[in-house]
Amino acid sequence: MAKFNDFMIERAKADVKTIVLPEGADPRTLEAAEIILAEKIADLIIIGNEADIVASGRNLEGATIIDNTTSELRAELAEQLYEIRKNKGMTPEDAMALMDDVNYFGTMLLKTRRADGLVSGAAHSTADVLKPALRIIRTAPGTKTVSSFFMIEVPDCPYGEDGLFMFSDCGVVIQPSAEELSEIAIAAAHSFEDLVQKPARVAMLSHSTKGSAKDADADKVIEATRLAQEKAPDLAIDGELQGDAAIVPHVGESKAPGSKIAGHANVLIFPDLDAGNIAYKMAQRLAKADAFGPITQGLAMPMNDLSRGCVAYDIVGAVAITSVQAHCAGV
Ligand SMILES: CC(C)(COP(=O)(O)OP(=O)(O)OC[C@H]1O[C@@H](n2cnc3c(N)ncnc32)[C@H](O)[C@@H]1OP(=O)(O)O)[C@@H](O)C(=O)NCCC(=O)NCCS
Ligand SMILES: CC(=O)OP(=O)(O)O
Repeated sequence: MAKFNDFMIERAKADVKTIVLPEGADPRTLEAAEIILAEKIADLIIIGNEADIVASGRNLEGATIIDNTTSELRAELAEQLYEIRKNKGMTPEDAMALMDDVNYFGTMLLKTRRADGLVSGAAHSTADVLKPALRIIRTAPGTKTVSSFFMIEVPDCPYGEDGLFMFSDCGVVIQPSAEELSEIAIAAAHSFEDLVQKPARVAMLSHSTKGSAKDADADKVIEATRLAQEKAPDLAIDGELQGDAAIVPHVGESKAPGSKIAGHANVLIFPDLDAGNIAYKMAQRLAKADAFGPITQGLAMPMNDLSRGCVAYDIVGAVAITSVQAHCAGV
């Protein structure tokens, strides 16, 4: 298979979507935008001060640049934001003030269908990006829990899908219940199959393999596995498995004999956000893996975060994935 990012770019180009980049003030965003436009990966709406963006020297021909502080859309978007959030106590003045926030302004462009997806977070925290997403875009029909994943591509690695893994949740749900963990596992399996177009093999990770440890944390993963298998019997999900038992064939055979997933997992579900976030950063920094994300799953429209440690290449990847998510969701 082509490198994951190349595959996403190829798929994004086949159905070009319009993506909002709220961080026009961030040099990595503009570097990525130049590549995205040159390679025709997506049409872009970049939010920021036009003079500053032009002064960056980047060739952004074809992009729509909107300054949220002066845009004629402010009143209309603020009015619609007020309508969406008034039952939560938002006033018209609050809504207008939020138009100064590039993430709220960008989210309203998405909500009003001026774009198909949004990528932000190079210069904002996850909460700054996800709060407008959760408050305005809301969950997809039938979804209770919004969560996230990283696509992790480890060089020279025989495990997973030829070195490609999905890690979930690394970005949103801090301490999931067993019920939430089962939803994260099912959502991740569907996300993997949508993006990678190969069957997902999902491991519910723990410090225990098939009863080797007995404590409440292991019990949570055992219960989450049971719930996920019950809710989605068509998916290949097993647990609880330690990291080595999940991905290394001979360790899987020895620790979890008979499991079809042990030793062969390509989707790794972490028991909580500490585990998921730390694991992805270690894979990225120590194993020199490419790490694209955090990509959200469960929102009604694709709106994705970045790590503040990202480089332009990561933003290009996130935009391509966002476009493919929009394509898969029929946005
Ligand atoms: C994502 C996060 C910011 C949401 O925070 P929050 O305080 O629950 O946000 P809000 O209260 O503004 O939530 C907005 C709405 O979304 C809902 N919501 C919150 N999290 C949700 C989730 N995971 N799935 C579905 N809905 C969710 C809330 O119930 C609320 O609903 P309402 O508007 O009907 O009242 C928070 O969970 C968080 O900080 N997560 C960790 C982020 C992080 O630091 N990650 C590490 C780096 S990637
Ligand atoms: C995903 C993530 O950890 O984001 P950040 O590095 O910005 O906190």
